[in-house]
Amino acid sequence: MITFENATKVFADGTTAVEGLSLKVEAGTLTVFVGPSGCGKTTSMRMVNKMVAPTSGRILVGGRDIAGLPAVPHRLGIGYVIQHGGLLPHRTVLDNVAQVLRLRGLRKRVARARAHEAIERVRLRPELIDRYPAQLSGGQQQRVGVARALAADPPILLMDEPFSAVDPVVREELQLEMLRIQSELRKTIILVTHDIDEALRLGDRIAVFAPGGAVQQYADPETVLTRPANAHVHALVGRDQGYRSLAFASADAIPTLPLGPVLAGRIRVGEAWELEVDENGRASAWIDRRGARRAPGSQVPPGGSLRAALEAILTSPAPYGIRGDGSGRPTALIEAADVYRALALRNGSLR
Ligand SMILES: Nc1ncnc2c1ncn2[C@@H]1O[C@H](COP(=O)(O)OP(=O)(O)OP(=O)(O)O)[C@@H](O)[C@H]1O
Repeated sequence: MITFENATKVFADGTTAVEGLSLKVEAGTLTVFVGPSGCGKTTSMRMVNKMVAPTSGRILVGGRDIAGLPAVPHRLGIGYVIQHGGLLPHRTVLDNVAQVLRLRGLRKRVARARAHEAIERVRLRPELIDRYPAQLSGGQQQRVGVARALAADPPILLMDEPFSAVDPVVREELQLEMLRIQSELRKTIILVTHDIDEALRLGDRIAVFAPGGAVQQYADPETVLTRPANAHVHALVGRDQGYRSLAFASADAIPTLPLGPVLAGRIRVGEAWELEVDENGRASAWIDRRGARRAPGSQVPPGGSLRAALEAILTSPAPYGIRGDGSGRPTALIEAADVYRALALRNGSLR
């Protein structure tokens, strides 16, 4: 657990970057610091690995005040990911990841073996390990940055705008990857972003910062979204609030048309459509009555939200959305009309 106790940082030039920060990040959870530029998110995060010392107040890690701990060994238990990955340009991917292990005194061969495992964990293509950072895409560099932070298996991870240098599609991919990794590893994570959607998607809890470095609200995403503490938080989440809140409404009440056992081939759906399933049981295309193949759209995972259901309908070329098993295999279909009915019921416009 990481605890901030009334932590304040005033820089030498008189700038108050952080003002009276008090919050707890429970072990195994992901807390997002979100807010506009310059409101003290990074400074707050850097207090945890002693890159910044608080002017007053305390930071405790696992119940111990870190003020008295030597910085270098303290940092060994903390992974750090920054924008663009922060990779060493003259080292290969493998050596970048192995480097943190070498610093811990592991022999070269052992460090490289462990680095391989970390690279696998972030699903970076193995053929990329001998490349240099400049030969990777932004998204790939970020994956290497995450692999490097995870390589030594530290209990704590600090992530400063880790996904902001990549385009929105890659960004969402990396966010989902992060959720998967976190569900396996259960690290204690602080992630800094200015993107409220990223905060809502990734955070177990969200701390909303305002200029001047004071936290306005610290709560779970649904509370921040549906009960913003004040005008500042409201301004941050206000836009598209109704749509965003659908992420917290269940899609379970939407009637489904079960598909039964799905084998490779085509499944006829209604008069006009066929769903094509590949040899791995995954939906590969919708085929219309003229035989044109179209991308199948997103799927509603088990336990998925009303927002996932709406997205499945909006991205589908057919008037059906696909419920999946979480790995791309369709299990049932939902109809657009039923999704719209569920939305209307939620909005209270149908009784
Ligand atoms: N070393 C420093 N000396 C003086 N002022 C600083 C220093 N580092 C940061 N600041 C100031 O402290 C304030 C908070 O900065 P910080 O980087 O923590 O904000 P942030 O919310 O992370 O913003 P961004 O998203 O732009 O990184 C800003 O006004 C910044 O200019």
